[in-house]
Amino acid sequence: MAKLIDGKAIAATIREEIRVEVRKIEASVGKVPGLATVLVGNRTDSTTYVRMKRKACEEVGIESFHVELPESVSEEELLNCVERFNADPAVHGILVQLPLPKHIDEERILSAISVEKDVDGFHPLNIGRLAMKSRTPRFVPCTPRGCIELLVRSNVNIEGKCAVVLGRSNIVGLPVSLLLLHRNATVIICHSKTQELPSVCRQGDILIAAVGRANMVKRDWIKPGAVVIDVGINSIPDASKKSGYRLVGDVDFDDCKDVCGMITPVPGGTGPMTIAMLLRNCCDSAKEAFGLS
Ligand SMILES: Nc1nc(=O)c2c([nH]1)NC[C@@H]1CN(c3ccc(C(=O)N[C@@H](CCC(=O)O)C(=O)O)cc3)C=[N+]21
Repeated sequence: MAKLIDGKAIAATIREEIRVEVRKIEASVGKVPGLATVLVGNRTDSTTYVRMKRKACEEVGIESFHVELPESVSEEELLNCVERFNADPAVHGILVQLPLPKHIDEERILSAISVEKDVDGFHPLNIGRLAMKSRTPRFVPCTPRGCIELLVRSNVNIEGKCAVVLGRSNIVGLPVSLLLLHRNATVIICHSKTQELPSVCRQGDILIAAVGRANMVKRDWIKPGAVVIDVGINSIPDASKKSGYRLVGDVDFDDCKDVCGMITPVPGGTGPMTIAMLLRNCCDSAKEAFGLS
């Protein structure tokens, strides 16, 4: 059986580090970091995630500001909401929960968030800075940063290793590939048009699965001893559960668990790390605003 990478425990450690830091910030400037969350519509998954983020803020002493807008909200109204938070000195991070309704131009909204408050790291300028390995980086997207943090805190050597990233999304696959590259991995990015997917994935000393397809990765896709980071959060029907569903990753955990060297579980792997990194980014943003960094 592979060693489990306990994302929940690692995230708890990081949250405790941040809690201590927030207290120090408050002691020195008399103010605390603030995070604004914007939820559009009433998707159950988005509602749950935003609730979890706000609760995590509360636990570490970050003040949270929350706005809920109806599914029918216009792009202009949503932009107004972002502008208000851009101008609010008590807000150091702005998170507009994705996905947004079809009639709204996501890139336009993400571009409107002040670069200094873009704690998701989704602003085109922040992505550009990340891509060019800028000497003045701002925010690194939370899930990719969490993946790297899991590897580092599990003493996984990245330099010189072959890292295979399954998926090329703007929020995970692409940025995590860049971060691995910056740490001198040899990076292979796979996607829906990749041929011979199983054998390409099997090249990876590190495999990051971020496609959003339940249990897609099977044991013959994995190099024996590889470190597997499962970013997928897929809910599948399960009649034995009270809720009627359960969460599984992109990796078929039971099929793969004894071929890999290390693996993250779902839930309890990358999900909690995403939230911990959001708090990290928000705290860093506040320190910058308070002149403490
Ligand atoms: N602007 C924006 N920023 C995001 O960071 C963002 C987003 N939009 N849209 C959706 C995705 C998804 N996401 C997750 C965060 C935490 C868990 C998490 O903590 N999951 C728990 C399980 C939670 C449960 O039980 O439902 C776990 O994996 O252990 C999952 C998914 C953030 N996202």
